[in-house]
Parts: sequence; C-alpha cells; structure tokens
Amino acid sequence: MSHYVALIADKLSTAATAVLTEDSSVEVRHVDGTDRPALLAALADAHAVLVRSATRIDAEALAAAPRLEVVARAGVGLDNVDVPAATDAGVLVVNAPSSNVVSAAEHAVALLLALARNVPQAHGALKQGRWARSLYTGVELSGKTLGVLGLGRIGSLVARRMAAFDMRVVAHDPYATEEHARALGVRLVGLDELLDEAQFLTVHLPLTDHTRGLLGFDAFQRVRSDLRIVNAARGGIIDEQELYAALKEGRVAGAALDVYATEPCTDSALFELDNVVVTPHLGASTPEAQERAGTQAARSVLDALAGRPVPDAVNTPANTPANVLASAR
Ligand SMILES: NC(=O)C1=CN([C@@H]2O[C@H](COP(=O)(O)OP(=O)(O)OC[C@H]3O[C@@H](n4cnc5c(N)ncnc54)[C@H](O)[C@@H]3O)[C@@H](O)[C@H]2O)C=CC1
Ligand SMILES: O=C(O)CCC(=O)C(=O)O
Repeated sequence: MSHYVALIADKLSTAATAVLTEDSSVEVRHVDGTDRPALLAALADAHAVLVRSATRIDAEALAAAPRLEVVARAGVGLDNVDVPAATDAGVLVVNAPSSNVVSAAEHAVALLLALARNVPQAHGALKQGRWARSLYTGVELSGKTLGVLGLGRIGSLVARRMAAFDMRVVAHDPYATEEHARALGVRLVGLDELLDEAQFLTVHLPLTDHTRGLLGFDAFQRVRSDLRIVNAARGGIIDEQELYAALKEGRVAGAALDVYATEPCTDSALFELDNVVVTPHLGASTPEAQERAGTQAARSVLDALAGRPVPDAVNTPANTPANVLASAR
C-alpha cells in the first residue's frame, strides 16, 4: 500500500489535518517553513507540502523534494510559490482561490473605514488619556470616488460593499468585462483615470512581474492630494519608499496597509507616520477563512495523490493534473 508524507509548513487550521488523515495512506508531518534548513530537510521525504504565505517554495525547495507531487497553497496568492519551476519539475500546484476572499474583502473595508475616521489613532490616544476630538476629525465616504485596482474576486466584493456606502466606484482591470462591472454598479476606467479621480484607492491585484511597483513615483505624482490608499493585496505592488515620500510631502492623505514588501515587517519608516494605519497581514486571519483554506487545500492534496482531477490546479494548461502526476511518479 502506498505511503505518502504530507508536510504542513505554515500554521493551518486543525481541520486540514483532519481531512488529510481521512486517508490512512497519508502521514502528516509539521515543519516551520520559515526555518529554511528545517524546511529543506523535511522536504526530502514529502509527497505533498501545504503552505500559507510565509513559506517560500522556490526552485531550491523543489530541488530538495525529489518525491514531491503537489504544492498546496491554503489561500489565494501564489507569489511565494515558483509555479513555472514546479511545472518544470512535474509538480502540481493548487491554491484555494475562494476560501478567504470574504475575509480579505471585509478586512479591506475595515481598513478603509479605520483610515477615513482615524479610528486606530483616536483609540490609541484615548487609551493614553487624551480626548483628541479635533485632531482626529475624519472624512465621509458617501459621494466620494473609490478606485478599485483589480476587479477580481476580492476587488468585486469590496466594490459591492462600498457601493452600499454610496461611494462612486470606478475600477481598473484589463481583464474584467463591462458586463461584470455593470452588475456591480462599477465603471471600468484606464489606470491613469483611476489615479486621477480616486479619493480612496483599494488594491486587489496579484503580485507578479507586471504589478510589482505599479504604484510608485509616477502614480503618486498624478493622484489627488486627498487620496487615501488601502492595500490588503501584496506589499510589493506599492513602492514603500515612494509611498512614504508622498505621505510625508502631503501628496497622499493617508494609507492603510495589511501587507509589506518584506514580511514579517516590524520596522518600517511608514509606521512612524500618523496618517498610516497598519495590520500584520491579517486579511485571511479568521477561523472561517482558515477552515475553508485548510480543508480545500487538504482535499486537493488527497485528490492529487490519488490521481484524481484537481479543480483548483494552477499549473499551465499543457501540464494537466494527469500529465504532471504521471511525470512525477
Ligand atoms: N491580505 C490577505 O490576507 C490576502 C491577500 N490576498 C491577495 O489579494 C490578491 C487578489 O486576490 P483575488 O481577488 O482573489 O484574485 P483574483 O485573481 O480574483 O483578482 C485579481 C484581479 O487582478 C486583475 N489584474 C491582474 N493584473 C492586473 C493589472 N496589471 N492591472 C489591473 N488589474 C489586474 C485580474 O484581472 C483579476 O481580475 C491575491 O493575489 C493575494 O495576493 C488574497 C487573500 C488574502
Ligand atoms: O494565509 C494567509 O494568512 C495569507 C492569505 C493571503 O495573503 C492569500 O491567501 O493570498
């Protein structure tokens, strides 16, 4: 009888382990994927590895994993997995694309509201005994223009929620259809128009070679000075030094960030600015999202190991699950 090792390299919901152990041929092992030597050693025996965003599965990790058949990302973003290298190695990559999108969208909305009304700053001041009412005057959302950068799953959920606040929502996404945008009450615009018009801007792009640094010097030169930016997607999409300069010089009014170019991030010049609200990559951190992400990733692992079709496989179409697994065995 086959024996498979499924390596859990980031903290996943216990429901993920419960799903994996439904199959008696699967042995679950754990490693701290941010401990690189430990990860590389543990990968030597692994047939499957399950990660969130902290563990990097790159060419080096893949080379250390001769038995690996599947990398499962318990979440959306795949910027920590080298998908082309996995494909070349005959390893299937899957994610859990719908698992945490509601949590991520709700967190973006929370950041937007916190930013508009200075909630974290006023909370901190009052807890220190300062009744700072005039210092923390906010702005209304109603009637303001929200720019949504990336009208995919999360961007669409945020657009729909913010339309209920009577915001005028515009979006930039070259791959979104007019029909989809119309159904959300959103107007599709070019990137320049979005940057020119937005009073709030929320980023919902994947981090790729095309989106890295998309919001940098040029973008911050053309935006309105009352712009407030929310980024709960990926840190590298915004150039943090350029954002800092724009905030410091009053070319941008505020920013709320959940994600950073390098994580964990505990020491950033941005943290010193009073018009910046920050959270430590909490977008998907709810029990609801984690249970869905963990169980969906675990089910995909079982399907892959059993040679069944894997609906959430993300490798290129030429590498169908069957081909990938056949070449991996
Ligand atoms: N903070 C957190 O905990 C979380 C962060 N995320 C991040 O959010 C990102 C987005 O997630 P989803 O909405 O589920 O992905 P998605 O794939 O459904 O949507 C992304 C959208 O961006 C668009 N896009 C791609 N390149 C673009 C460009 N250059 N300009 C404009 N639009 C472009 C695509 O057409 C797509 O519609 C993920 O890739 C991930 O990095 C996701 C979940 C949780
Ligand atoms: O697992 C996490 O908490 C990270 C979620 C995330 O960023 C994603 O799914 O892309």
